[in-house]
Amino acid sequence: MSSMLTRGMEVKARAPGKIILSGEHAVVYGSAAVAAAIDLYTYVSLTFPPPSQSSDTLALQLRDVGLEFSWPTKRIRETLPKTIDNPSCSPTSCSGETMKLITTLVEEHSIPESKIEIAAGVVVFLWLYTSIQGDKPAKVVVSSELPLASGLGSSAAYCVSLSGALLASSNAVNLDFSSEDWLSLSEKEEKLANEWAFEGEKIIHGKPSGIDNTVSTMGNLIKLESGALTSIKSNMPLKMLITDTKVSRNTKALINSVAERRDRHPDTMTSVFTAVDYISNELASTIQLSSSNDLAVVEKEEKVEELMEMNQGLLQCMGVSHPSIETVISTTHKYKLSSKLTGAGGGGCVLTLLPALLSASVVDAVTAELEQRGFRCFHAGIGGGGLEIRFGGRL
Ligand SMILES: Nc1ncnc2c1ncn2[C@@H]1O[C@H](COP(=O)(O)OP(=O)(O)O)[C@@H](O)[C@H]1O
Ligand SMILES: C[C@@](O)(CCOP(=O)(O)O)CC(=O)O
Ligand SMILES: [Mg+2]
Repeated sequence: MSSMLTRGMEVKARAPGKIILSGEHAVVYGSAAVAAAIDLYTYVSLTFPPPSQSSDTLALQLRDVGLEFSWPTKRIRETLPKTIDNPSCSPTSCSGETMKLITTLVEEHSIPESKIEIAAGVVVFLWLYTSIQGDKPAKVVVSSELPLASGLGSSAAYCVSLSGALLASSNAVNLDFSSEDWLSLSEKEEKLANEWAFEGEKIIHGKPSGIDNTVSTMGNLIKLESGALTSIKSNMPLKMLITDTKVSRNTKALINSVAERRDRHPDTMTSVFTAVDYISNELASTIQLSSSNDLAVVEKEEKVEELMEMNQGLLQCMGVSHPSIETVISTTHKYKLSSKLTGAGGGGCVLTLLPALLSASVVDAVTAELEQRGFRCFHAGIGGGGLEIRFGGRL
């Protein structure tokens, strides 16, 4: 394997979004949650200028929101001398003091009020970039197939793909630069990218559980409980209809609202989180492929449906449902289908299990009714790959 990335060569990273089948919010307090990667990705392209092009800027283009940023490397050096003097591949948390300094760099650009939540993503970029690459001039372009701020883990896919591209262009990752395929990282390299991404998620979410960045890095189907990870092998079809209510929400605000409710009712909320823990564990063992799990697919689906409904009831109890989510649930219920919110709730996306034997005409009818109500429905492949890297041609 070659070990030097040539200047002017493009490094691409892609990381998937996710659905949470059970356990969102409760997982922040140590309950189990089950999540799967979906085949919708965020892409990051990173290029260091070739020696023939003298450049002294770090440029970031966020295509999904139509925003571009650039900073003279001199400005970065004078603002963040401590960070850029010690670029390192070992994950560290952004201190309050550094966060303030980075915020001054972000505030040098005007972000329209309607897109102000993107500022957290720009802070993440500057933190990850300067920590791993120092003040090298470069151009970074981000684009995503995921709806942003909708519960499908766009923040994690953003943090994971950025970490992946930054590490792949450092000495921390050993990949074959001459290959034109999408390449997976070793277990150790994945762990490093996941840990950096978690530091990014902390900036966006405040108090993330780590499930989103972990499933985005590793792909497949996982259970996370008190930080402990179990990989789930399933042979169930697990087809989901994803309905985007198009009601935008902010994960950090929803995590804070659950924390406040927990402060007001500590014992009651602890019981709710414990109930979610049982639901996630039961769901994990229902879908898990094992010799002791010999239920027919139809029986497994009925169990999953009931567990999804119970989880939704408890999410409502945590205060993170929304009238738009309730409308999707009652609409799908008319077709005898079970649904639950996915991600932080408060709007965003809803999952509806589509049993293997469900006729296409029912899927078409429920989709048409949801879309007629103004929602957007789509399907996504579940349980696919995680973070991958690809090297592009020279400029
Ligand atoms: N493709 C992207 N471009 C820019 N910022 C992004 C992108 N994807 C995610 N983000 C950042 O993540 C935030 C959304 O995260 P969050 O509220 O956790 O929603 P979710 O993770 O469910 O999509 C955005 O406001 C932005 O700061
Ligand atoms: C609410 C939570 O469980 C999931 C948040 O997912 P999303 O950002 O809404 O896609 C938070 C977390 O686990 O970190
Ligand atoms: Mg998020």
